[in-house]
Amino acid sequence: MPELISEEPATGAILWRGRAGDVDAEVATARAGWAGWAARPLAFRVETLRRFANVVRQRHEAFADLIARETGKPLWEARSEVDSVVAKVDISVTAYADRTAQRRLDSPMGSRMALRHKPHGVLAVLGPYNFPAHLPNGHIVPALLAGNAVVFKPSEKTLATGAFLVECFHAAGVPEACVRLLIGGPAEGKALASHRGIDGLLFTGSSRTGLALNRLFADRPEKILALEMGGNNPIVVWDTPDLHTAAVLVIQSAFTSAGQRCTAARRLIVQERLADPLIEAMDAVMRRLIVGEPHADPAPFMGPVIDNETAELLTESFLALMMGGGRPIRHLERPVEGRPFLLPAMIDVTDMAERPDVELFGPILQITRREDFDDAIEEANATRYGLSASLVSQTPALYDRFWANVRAGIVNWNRPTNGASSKAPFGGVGWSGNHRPGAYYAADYCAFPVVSNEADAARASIGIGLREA
Ligand SMILES: NC(=O)C1=CN([C@@H]2O[C@H](COP(=O)(O)OP(=O)(O)OC[C@H]3O[C@@H](n4cnc5c(N)ncnc54)[C@H](O)[C@@H]3O)[C@@H](O)[C@H]2O)C=CC1
Ligand SMILES: O=C(O)CCC(=O)N[C@@H](CCC(=O)O)C(=O)O
Repeated sequence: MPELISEEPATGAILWRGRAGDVDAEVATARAGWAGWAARPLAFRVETLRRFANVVRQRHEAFADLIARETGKPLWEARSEVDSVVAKVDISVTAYADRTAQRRLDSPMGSRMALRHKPHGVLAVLGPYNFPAHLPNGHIVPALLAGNAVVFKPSEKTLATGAFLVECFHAAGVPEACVRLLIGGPAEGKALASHRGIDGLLFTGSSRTGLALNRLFADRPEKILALEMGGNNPIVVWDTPDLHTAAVLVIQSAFTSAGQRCTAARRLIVQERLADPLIEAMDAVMRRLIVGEPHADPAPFMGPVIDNETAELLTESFLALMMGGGRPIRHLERPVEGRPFLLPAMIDVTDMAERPDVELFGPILQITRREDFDDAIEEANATRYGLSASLVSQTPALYDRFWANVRAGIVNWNRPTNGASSKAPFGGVGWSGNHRPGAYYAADYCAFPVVSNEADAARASIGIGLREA
């Protein structure tokens, strides 16, 4: 088995090493553990998951420190990721009751009809590196709550965080057989996704991988597949009187987490008359943003991207935009030799004939100027993706038009594209998802509805169409 190594992006220090796991063995263990967990009353599973939240609370600082070191994100942001892991339990309990509660339905005299939900069985969870605890946890907690067992394969770039998360479930009393950690990379991910012993796959990651998984599941309609994928998200700035606030909203949208959020704004579409002053206001703030190590003092606004390879690919993508006619406003500089820190970059692509519709998962913002609001919406929709979209404007009627016409699963008004709430459904259209939104609606894909038609005694008669006896 090949060795896997997790490095700290900010320093290059080795954080974790281990061997790839055995897919067959993990699936078999989860299958053996599943029925016992599913048979437990819901109250028991709720109680156990509340204990999990308490374990994470107790280990909060160690967990945040690990996430910060393994992803490179600032410590303050890693702390808020751990807060989201804790909050997920109560939100999922509420969501489960709301979305999948047992219900009585109208039924003929003398009988009863009930709607109940059943778990699928063994669910595979594949996680991304940018939120290595919160996002897989957003599948795992609702899956366990509904009575499923889980085999979780974290991203190969954040294995230590994945292992820490699973250990918290076990420490809280979730049976070890019911949450399995599968160490591995894409090959193990593929083997898990193809495994006959799973009943479904809950995926968060890139659209490239998600599309491959969608093809893999094409002849397996009996298995549930939830895909949370990437975005090429627009933020439109129009008729706003406060350019400083607009600039901050755009910067938060584009550069929080070094642009490594699926909901990050990749494209700013700005009213022509506001473009120069807005860019100037952004530039003034961007010059002051601290890019640094996760634990640095003063705290950085953003850390490095995940690794050198990613930093190099982003640099190449920025150069390709320039070669294609983009006009750089702030270059994508690498301030620390040999480490993947990047300074946030902006490029005006208004005059580019062909703009590539790809997700550049890093701190690069592409700017387009538009005279007309309908053109701006058309530009916002000029993408195969459809995760998040924002409008910054003082005019309610413009937001009504934006909301009605923009193609995205999360639509925001005077709010950033990112920072979506776990209390709402979270998902996109097009290449961003397969209409199985997560967060509050994860309850829907973790259990399926079954109707129970019931009568205490068998009673039947044929009223029409019988010959005389
Ligand atoms: N819509 C959403 O909720 C979110 C989406 N993302 C997206 O995730 C991406 C960043 O995460 P990455 O880790 O780079 O994604 P990725 O797609 O490279 O990897 C995600 C997971 O899939 C596994 N994997 C990779 N190739 C596979 C294959 N062929 N078969 C099976 N498994 C495979 C990886 O090992 C990892 O565990 C971005 O595109 C981002 O937009 C990130 C967070 C949230
Ligand atoms: O999944 C949830 O509970 C809510 C969605 C969420 O946390 N979204 C975050 C991070 C997603 C990402 O970009 O990777 C956000 O919208 O910023």
